[in-house]
Amino acid sequence: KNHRQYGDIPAVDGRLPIVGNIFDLSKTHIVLTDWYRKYGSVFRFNLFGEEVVVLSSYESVFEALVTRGSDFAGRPHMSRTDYEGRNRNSIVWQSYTPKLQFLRKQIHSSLRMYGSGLGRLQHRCGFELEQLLDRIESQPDLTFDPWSLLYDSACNIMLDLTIGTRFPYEGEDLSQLKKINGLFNHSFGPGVSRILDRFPFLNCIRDEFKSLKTAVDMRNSFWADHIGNLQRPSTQDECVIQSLRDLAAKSSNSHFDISEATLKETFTNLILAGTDTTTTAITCLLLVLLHKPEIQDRMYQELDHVVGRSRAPSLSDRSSMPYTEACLFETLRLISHVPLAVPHATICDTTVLGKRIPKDTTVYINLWSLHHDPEVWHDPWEFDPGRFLDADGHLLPPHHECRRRLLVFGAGRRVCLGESLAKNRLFLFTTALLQRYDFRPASSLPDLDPRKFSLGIVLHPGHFNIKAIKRTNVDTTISGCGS
Ligand code: HEM
Repeated sequence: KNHRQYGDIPAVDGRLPIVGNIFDLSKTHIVLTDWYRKYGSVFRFNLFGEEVVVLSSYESVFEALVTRGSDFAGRPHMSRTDYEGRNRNSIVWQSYTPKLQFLRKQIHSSLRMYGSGLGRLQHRCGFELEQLLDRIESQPDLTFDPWSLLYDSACNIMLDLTIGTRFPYEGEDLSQLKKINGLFNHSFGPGVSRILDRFPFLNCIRDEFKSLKTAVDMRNSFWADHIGNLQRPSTQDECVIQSLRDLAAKSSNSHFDISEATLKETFTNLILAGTDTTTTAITCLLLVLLHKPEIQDRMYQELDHVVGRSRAPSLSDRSSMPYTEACLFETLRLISHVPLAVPHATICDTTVLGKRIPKDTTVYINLWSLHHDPEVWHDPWEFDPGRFLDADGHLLPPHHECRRRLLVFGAGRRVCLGESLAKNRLFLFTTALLQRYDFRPASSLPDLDPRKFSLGIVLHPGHFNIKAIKRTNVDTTISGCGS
């Protein structure tokens, strides 16, 4: 049957009954990239009896996500996302339904990452960065685990945007959210946990399912304790959950069924997708700077020249700081820390590069192979911001081949909802930290090679400690950024 339906698409050899192709699922992105070299840009493998199609070249990914956008905009059916109706309520796991399109549009407009909304973001980041810098000052010997501190700051910004509140660093609330994040990441990576979707009867013995259940229970308690009845005064800035509540109350929207479960799932998606990804990207940039102090020096030079020491960096500096922007792009390319995006599914019979793909097929978008293809990226495992700069040191324009091929946020109908937010926050956090500190390793460092990072939904380099040394002559009255 598979051969009849998928006959156009090369199949990976060596499949066994029931389990399909056996490989190291904790390295799915690396194995799929090896297969790309052998089987080409569109191939299929069998995972516990299900045919999964993998798209690995820019041409195939662009055609699927952009040219045939809606055909590939679904999400596969997974028993893990059925749990507690998440597939009907979540942004990330819902298929391409009218409700999903409505939610995406509303969230996009509440986040307001344009015009005056950017001023609002800058103000929020400014406040949180002031707190972060104070917190760094209070660490013994200015030594700290960057991921952990950055996580709290990035999470507070997401909480503010989503529910209009933040939590103190000292309390239990932020560590609760960190735990929930870890549990979801463990249960939703593209690796071994996929077995649960095919063989749900294993749920009672697999610890990934236990993690999922605990994560959902903890999230529900967190919601009940902090958010369920949270009422915001109308004078404060708009936040996503409140504006969805307002829309849900309108009878014209009743058919979208924006229930409490939808609000809970939306909250979870935004907090988790919006915190871990950004925190890990900044942590990895710091890791780059520790491994390559010469890059840190060049970033200082640009920062000192454009911003100086007497005012905080602001979003309007972005266009005058091409080297910093190039370093951010290059970090995102090198680490490609959402290596297989989120699994897509076809919502109708369709084709890619002339090969037929039936409706309801799970499709993996291999962003990892896209960003490390040696034919496109010379020396792909080297950190080289120069890839994104022209001979005069200007940032390459967005339509340049290199920029177009950088798809770390995906593309098309399911493109990341936080792309603009993430890029702005990366800039503000990085420049605020570098304006104040010189960073040195304070423990043995993880390898900079992202092939050694561990895979969940997001790749992680592993924890390390960093020592911040105050840059001389920095005016210590500078607060946060742009506030
Ligand atoms: C460096 C930071 C980030 C990276 C690399 C990243 C990357 C991605 C990728 C690759 C996807 C999957 C796209 C696909 O399915 O094809 C995604 C989806 C998503 N991201 Fe991000 N993301 C980042 C930050 C954020 C932030 C700050 C938010 C907060 C608003 C966010 C919210 C989401 C949501 C809600 C989705 C699901 C969209 C959907 O299914 O329709 N992300 N992201």
